[in-house]
Amino acid sequence: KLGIDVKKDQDLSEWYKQVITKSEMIEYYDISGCYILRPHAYAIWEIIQRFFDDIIKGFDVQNAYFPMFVTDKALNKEKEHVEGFSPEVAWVTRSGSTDLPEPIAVRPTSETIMYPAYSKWIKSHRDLPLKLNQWTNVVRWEFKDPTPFIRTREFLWQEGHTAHATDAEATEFTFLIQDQYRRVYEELLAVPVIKGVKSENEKFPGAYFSSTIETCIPANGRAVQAATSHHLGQNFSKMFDISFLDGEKKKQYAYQTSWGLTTRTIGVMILYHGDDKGLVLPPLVASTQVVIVPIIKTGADNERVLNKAHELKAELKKAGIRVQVDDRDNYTSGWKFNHWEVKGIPLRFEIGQMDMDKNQITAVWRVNSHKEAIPNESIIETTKLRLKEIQDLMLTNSKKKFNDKIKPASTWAEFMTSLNSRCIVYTPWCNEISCEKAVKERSALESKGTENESGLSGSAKTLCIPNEQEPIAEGTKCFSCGKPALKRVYWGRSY
Ligand SMILES: O=C1CCCN[C@@H]1CCCn1cnc2ccccc2c1=O
Repeated sequence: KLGIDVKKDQDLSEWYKQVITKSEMIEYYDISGCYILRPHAYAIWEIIQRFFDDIIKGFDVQNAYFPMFVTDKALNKEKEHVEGFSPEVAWVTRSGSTDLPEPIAVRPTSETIMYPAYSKWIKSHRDLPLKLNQWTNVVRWEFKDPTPFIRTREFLWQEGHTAHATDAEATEFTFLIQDQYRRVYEELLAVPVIKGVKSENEKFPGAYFSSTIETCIPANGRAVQAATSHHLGQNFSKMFDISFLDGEKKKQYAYQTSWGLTTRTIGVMILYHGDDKGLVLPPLVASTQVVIVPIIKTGADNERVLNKAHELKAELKKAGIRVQVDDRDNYTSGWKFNHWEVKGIPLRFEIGQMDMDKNQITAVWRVNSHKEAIPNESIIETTKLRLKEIQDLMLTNSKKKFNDKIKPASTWAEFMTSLNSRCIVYTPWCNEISCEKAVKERSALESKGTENESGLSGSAKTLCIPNEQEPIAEGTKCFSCGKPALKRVYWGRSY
């Protein structure tokens, strides 16, 4: 059956599985946690890549390519950082029937692959800043339930790694990238995010601080880290001797950043916008923005309708709009309408006899089924306008959904009530690691209403300390431990 036969608000994981397969985005694969990205999905990744790659090239970042394999010795050079992750590292132990003398790891991230070369290349302050990026796949053999796009054992990403002469320059670049990640989500994917920094407990151990963008899936209130941009301080430069002689010939260690955005972007977009009929694609990331369906009637003058359809396609294509005509004669119009709705195409243009006579097309918006006639003579500028209106409407709708899932809390009771109503919670907080650990444990114990989430945990953790901090009135207490509140922070149950 072509349509989605489960409601999004009844069984989200079944709905998601049907949407990603029936829209021809994902094909399943016989290795758990690995999925085939079909053209309908890969086209979205390519649009995201082009958008972000253009941006970072504007900041003089250059793309390169480093090996995907790393020795055990090299990988464990950053021992204290990797130890938490080592169960996820995949190893090559033999080729053919011959064991390798030493096991070789498949890259889970590339700091330990890139930074020995950085050390060779950076000698003088004139070699700085060094700004490299690579578009690759990475492998992390996670054991939690896999979810296509959201949590997979292999995923595609970009990882940027820069080295700077000063702390200030690295800090500025860290937040510059964080804001470009916000743009990918808000401008391209019509998904709102919160910019912030990770708590000491949640940050990447190798980082001096980790900036992040966070959102939540309105359909189940689960928080999701959307991208991350770390200021590494001199942690890695001291470990890998990435040093340079400054203007006074004094040895200095570089200040570094590293930042990543993955194919999780696609999963977040699907979960935000999809509805009971299937995918709903934001026009800017839609591989096809307009599908023209000529209404063929047996015995009618179909030739005229088909010619008009192809004529309009050529005009729209020339205007830079991604358009196709579905003139297949082995499917009914009704079947085609359903098919392109499941695939989430933003605009459907129907052309029938009546439309021909009135020199118009009938447009249907995927996001809200709005229907309207568009005169052929204004088809180009009207289509561009409609695509922009749909993009803006989708972000507006998403912001409302997101804001409805954010609840303030100043006491433990309020916190748990909101958490158990599947929201993320905004609280005054003491900013202490021990307090966060206590909240994690206590919230897991008291979690209810989330047990039916497939493989998702009940414990709450901090998502981020938002960059924009409202003043905290004198005497305000941490919602959990009662100590003086120093920061406001978002909590949630995450993927
Ligand atoms: O986030 C990013 C952005 C892109 C570049 N890398 C940083 C930090 C990655 C942290 N991380 C994450 N999973 C891992 C898994 C296995 C081994 C090491 C790691 C590891 O270091």
